[in-house]
Amino acid sequence: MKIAAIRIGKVSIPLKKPFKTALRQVHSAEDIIIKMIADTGETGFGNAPPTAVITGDSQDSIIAAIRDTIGPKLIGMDVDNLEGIMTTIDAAMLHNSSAKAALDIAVYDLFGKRHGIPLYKLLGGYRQGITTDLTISINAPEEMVADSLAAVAAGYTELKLKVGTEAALDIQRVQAIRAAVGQDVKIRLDANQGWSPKEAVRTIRKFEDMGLGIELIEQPVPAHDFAGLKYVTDQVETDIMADESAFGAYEVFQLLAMRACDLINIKLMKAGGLHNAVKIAHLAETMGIQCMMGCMLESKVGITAAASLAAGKKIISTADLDAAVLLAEDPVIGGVSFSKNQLSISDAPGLGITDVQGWQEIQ
Ligand SMILES: C[C@H](N)C(=O)N[C@H](CCC(=O)O)C(=O)O
Ligand SMILES: [Mg+2]
Repeated sequence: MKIAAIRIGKVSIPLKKPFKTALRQVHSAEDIIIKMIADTGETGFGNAPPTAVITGDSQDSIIAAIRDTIGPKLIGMDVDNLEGIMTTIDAAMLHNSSAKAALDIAVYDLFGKRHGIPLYKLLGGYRQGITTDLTISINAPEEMVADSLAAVAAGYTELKLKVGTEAALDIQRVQAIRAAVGQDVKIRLDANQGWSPKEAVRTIRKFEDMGLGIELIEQPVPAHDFAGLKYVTDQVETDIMADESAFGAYEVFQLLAMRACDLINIKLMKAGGLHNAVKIAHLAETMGIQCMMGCMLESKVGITAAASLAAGKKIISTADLDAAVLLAEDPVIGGVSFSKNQLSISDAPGLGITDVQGWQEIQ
């Protein structure tokens, strides 16, 4: 099976409510979807959401990287030569991790289809069901309380609260939500780089003193500040997770060597796809560091690929794979299915995706 063509398109999907973090606010999910066509007529699906504030990748840069630079190098390559394809993708250009992820996911999808094997089995086959948290956007405390109560009523047992705009208000937010949802709901926080290292230590110690029962805190400080992240990790009891700092395998290697964090958030769009995300999982496993499988605001194409990896690897013990349920519509036919906070992966070959509706092709 050889790669014959790569078609690029986009989908724009409205959100149920605006998605707000310390880094950005958006009203819709914009996703670049590729269809990788094999000479057998089979299609592999991949995606790349433009999350410029985190990955540096815009819609235009993703399209140009796939269409003009990386994609042409893959035409004619044999899908069975996974290693050759992955090294070609990596060597084609620096950075552009989202474009690389889209191509990598589509190649894995084709590989799974060619061999009649679902991706989660190809990637380790450890489990078939995953529990995801639900993300609560950063808003006034009362609105976050209402959103958290609605999430719990809908069956979510793990909430990921966005914080990081103003430490004093963050304390009010978390205190109000803990009081409202009770002690049985897991609460994790994501500051999306919003605090300075000292502000983070002061704030997290307050959470601890108040007995708010925070499971973990994601990316308290700016992504580049590895020393600041280590300072926070060393100064508090609560587990600290690297997200934006843990970009690719090399950055994760550095963080682990420094012992700068307790946990790693793996995202396909940071790692550049499954091939490199597997390396991150193995690095973390070697150092005894548990991982979360995370996502950007993206369609179910990427969520299915990420869920397949999370299902494959024992070391990926938590999941923040809620993007597809934050969308008002699901244009993806097939792939992972959701029931409350449970994701189930099908035994269909590859991603198990057969089409993406509303896909507008880009010439
Ligand atoms: C959607 C997911 N739950 C999430 O919160 N991801 C963010 C970044 C996503 C974005 O801004 O599109 C994160 O973990 O930082
Ligand atoms: Mg995060």
